[in-house]
Amino acid sequence: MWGRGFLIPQVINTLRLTWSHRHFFTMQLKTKEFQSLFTDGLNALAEIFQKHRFELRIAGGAVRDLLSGQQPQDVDFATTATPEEMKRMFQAVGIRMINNKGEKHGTITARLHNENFEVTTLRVDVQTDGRHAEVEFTTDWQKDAERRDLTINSMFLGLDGTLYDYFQGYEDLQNKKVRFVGNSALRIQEDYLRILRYFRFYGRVASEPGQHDSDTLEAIRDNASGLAGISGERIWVELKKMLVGNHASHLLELIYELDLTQYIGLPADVCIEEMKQVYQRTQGCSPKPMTVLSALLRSPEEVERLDLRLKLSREEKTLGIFLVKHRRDLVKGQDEKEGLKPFTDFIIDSREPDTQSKVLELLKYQGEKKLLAELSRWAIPRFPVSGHDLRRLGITSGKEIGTTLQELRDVWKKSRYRLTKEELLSTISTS
Ligand SMILES: Nc1ccn([C@@H]2O[C@H](COP(=O)(O)OP(=O)(O)OP(=O)(O)O)[C@@H](O)[C@H]2O)c(=O)n1
Ligand SMILES: [Mg+2]
Repeated sequence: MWGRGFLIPQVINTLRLTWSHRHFFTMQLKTKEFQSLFTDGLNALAEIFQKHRFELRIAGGAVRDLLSGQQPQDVDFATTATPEEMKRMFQAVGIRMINNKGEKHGTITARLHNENFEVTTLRVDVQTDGRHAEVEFTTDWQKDAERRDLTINSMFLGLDGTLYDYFQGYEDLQNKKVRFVGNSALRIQEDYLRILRYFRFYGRVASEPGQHDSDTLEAIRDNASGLAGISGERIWVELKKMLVGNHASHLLELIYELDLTQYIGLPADVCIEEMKQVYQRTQGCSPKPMTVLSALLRSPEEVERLDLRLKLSREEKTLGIFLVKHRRDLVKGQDEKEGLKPFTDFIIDSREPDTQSKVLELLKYQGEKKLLAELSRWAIPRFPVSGHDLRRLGITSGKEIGTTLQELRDVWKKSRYRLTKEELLSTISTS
């Protein structure tokens, strides 16, 4: 297959005037994001590579983002220079290199004008065990593109704006198609995490659910068990991004249909309907990944089991347990005006600082958008009486202070947190 070099930004705008209006328009947008990458740091980096006659291009995800009119989060560079050659070049002009962990895989991180640049030597994966790869360096751009996961992630962008696209990645991006480079099964076997990357990028790129190539789904199903060897941390990172992306409910359903769940710690025989409803209700509320996922979990034990496989953070785990425990019993008040009261009472009673954020997730789960907005504006009132106040009134026994404080808290709660310190203390002297 021959590489196709597209000239983008300014060149296309001036030379290819036959392009459709839509095309023309999107190209202009890309120009802006592309141009904004040229900081002092990048200009200096480009000069060094040019001087030593090595090629330097933007690679992978950043090219995809730029072509979609988005500002890339991080920009990876690829080069024909080997790590040794890069080190020599950088050392010669006193450029600092940091964190040499990636060097074995060809990555050098150079610091120029207070910016870090990750530059990776073109490579082929000579041997993979489904997780890690042994690499060999090359100067062949197409070979490097070939070892990448998806066509939309396999492109390079020259610093003059030339697009190098060996596998119709740009066409796929425009048609919103997510496809593996070459043979799907082989790409998956090189790194089984790519199964979940496929889902994540489907959510990012596709406009409709359910537009998968049947051979892609077949390759995923056939290779599902390979996910068993992938660390929980890596799986959870991908899964989280998928859960808060587009089509998450469709993709979760697909994960069940393709029998992946046993390898990634999700319970079998779940209520897909509950998950679909929760997904619908949480649209537009920015739910946390765990909020969507907990719709598939029936009990705190299932959260614990998920944690064993995926290594959730403490916060994610406690949120999961909280939602599973309270999604049915902590519900809005009967009286229209008192709708929020059960939630605010719960937050004040719990006396833990992060309860409010958990209850906000619960309201998202329940689809209570109005109450969600109200609770987001609500600030926890501070209980105005302290043990010190009671001691000043002559109460000396610790036990009595404890019970009195609790009684006063109840009075305060009944007053809807309105009574002041003086008003509360006056209830003791008269009782
Ligand atoms: N399992 C993987 C991970 C990464 N890549 C390649 O390495 C690039 C960079 O990887 P990464 O930064 O993990 O993903 P991005 O595609 O950049 O996506 P994001 O925007 O989330 O960083 C990808 O575009 C892809 O070409 C791959 O082929 N297989
Ligand atoms: Mg990236």
